[in-house]
Amino acid sequence: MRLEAVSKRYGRGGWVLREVHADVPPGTAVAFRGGNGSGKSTLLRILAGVSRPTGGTVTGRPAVVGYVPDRFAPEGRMSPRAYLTHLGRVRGLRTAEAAARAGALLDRLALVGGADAPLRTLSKGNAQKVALAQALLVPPGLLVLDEPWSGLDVSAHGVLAEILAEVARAGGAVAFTDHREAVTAAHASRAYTVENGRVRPSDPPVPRVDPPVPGVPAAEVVLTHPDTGRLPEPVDWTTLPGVRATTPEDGARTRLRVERAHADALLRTALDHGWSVAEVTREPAGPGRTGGPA
Ligand SMILES: Nc1ncnc2c1ncn2[C@@H]1O[C@H](COP(=O)(O)OP(=O)(O)OP(=O)(O)O)[C@@H](O)[C@H]1O
Repeated sequence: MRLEAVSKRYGRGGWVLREVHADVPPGTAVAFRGGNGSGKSTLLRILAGVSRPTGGTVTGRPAVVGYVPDRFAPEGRMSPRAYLTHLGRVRGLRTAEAAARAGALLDRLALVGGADAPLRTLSKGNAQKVALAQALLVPPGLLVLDEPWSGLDVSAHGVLAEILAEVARAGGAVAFTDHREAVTAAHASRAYTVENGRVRPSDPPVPRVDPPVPGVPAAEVVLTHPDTGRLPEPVDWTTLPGVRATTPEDGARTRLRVERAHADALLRTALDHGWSVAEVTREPAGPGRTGGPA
């Protein structure tokens, strides 16, 4: 999917998006990051086809689009299960198929205690799970998610990451917003920065390398996604104590250099967030691998 010179203003207001060029190719997860009010939600609504651009062209939108809006506050007495079954029928599924799909998605997202309660009584996190489920009732060729992690509990974070990867693996395009660098780096293979209505490609994640500290022993740690196929949660390694260098090798593998005194804590954090430890190598105290003599 491609946006060319897309601009948007609401009524006679100022321009919210100006001359936006962006590609969201099949099989790819693309992140749009930017501050509050920068125009991210407007851009996603145009991608999803729920809002029309004032100028420019949008081409290549797949037939089936799943859209998770930034706010989803369902009303009414219908239960999530009945609501999703109904939406599944609207999208062309037979009743039994729609009910099975709705149940499977609600189980996977662990809508604890909420599947048969009235929609209007749902907590923010459970409403977000229903928003996700409705976008996935029919496998989408394009999945558009506006701040999808907001309100979700930690176990749902992992499930959401799995879902993004599955849609992309099946050849679907994924576009999402988030303002956290660690999240976009972990889940997107392409990223754009949205600022004052302008959109530019973001640089790939930059490896952080601090100079070695003479006399402080370090360890090199390689973390990977586990063999179970379950995706780990994103962690901003640079904020952990003692981490001196991070080098994302690809989406599934990260190399870190950490002071040895902080290595156990780093490994614990990695394991707690679902990462697998592939290698730990002790480095000699002193200059480390990249430096000269202290
Ligand atoms: N329906 C609308 N009518 C008028 N102005 C709007 C409308 N929707 C958004 N805007 C304006 O467009 C600008 C960009 O809003 P948008 O919601 O796209 O930003 P955002 O980057 O998603 O922000 P946030 O991170 O806070 O959700 C804001 O100034 C907002 O007030």
